[in-house]
Amino acid sequence: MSYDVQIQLIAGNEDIELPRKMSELASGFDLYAAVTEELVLHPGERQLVPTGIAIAMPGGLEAQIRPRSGLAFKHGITCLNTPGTIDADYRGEIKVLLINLGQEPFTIKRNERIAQMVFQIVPEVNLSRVDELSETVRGAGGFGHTGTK
Ligand SMILES: O=c1ccn([C@H]2C[C@H](O)[C@@H](COP(=O)(O)OP(=O)(O)OP(=O)(O)O)O2)c(=O)[nH]1
Ligand SMILES: [Mg+2]
Repeated sequence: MSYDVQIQLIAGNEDIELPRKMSELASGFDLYAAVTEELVLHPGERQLVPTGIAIAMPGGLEAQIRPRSGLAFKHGITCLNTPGTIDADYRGEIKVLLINLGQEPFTIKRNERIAQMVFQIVPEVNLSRVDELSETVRGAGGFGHTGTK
């Protein structure tokens, strides 16, 4: 199944790379930082990083903003709200909420790849309120209820 998604480069960001899959079967389109020149993220600091793009996707899809494992592993840079949710009706600039969980300041330069965007199908769900829920073996057990082995 394929879907058409429109991308707009926000004015002033004509030099920003469009989101790109870095291999043929990659799940994610990498997103590029649209910071003015560079941005320094100090240890423990979080910042909303602009991407310079806005998108329009068909209803029934969402986009998830996920961290890049290389940045997380090498520098402790991750998305604070992972996965970030881009609603199908959102037309604003996509932003990436990065946090530095490492021990060193991390510098993000313009047009560096900072995160990835994965599209997902969102099923239509109708919620209905009831007084009793159907029974299951698990019941209310959770949070480690089944043990560790
Ligand atoms: O990492 C993210 C997460 C969200 N958004 C944008 C798109 C999304 O559609 C909108 C709202 O996101 P969300 O629903 O997660 O935030 P909220 O705190 O519930 O805000 P709102 O009340 O605007 O829905 O913000 C981003 O650009 N990046
Ligand atoms: Mg919301």
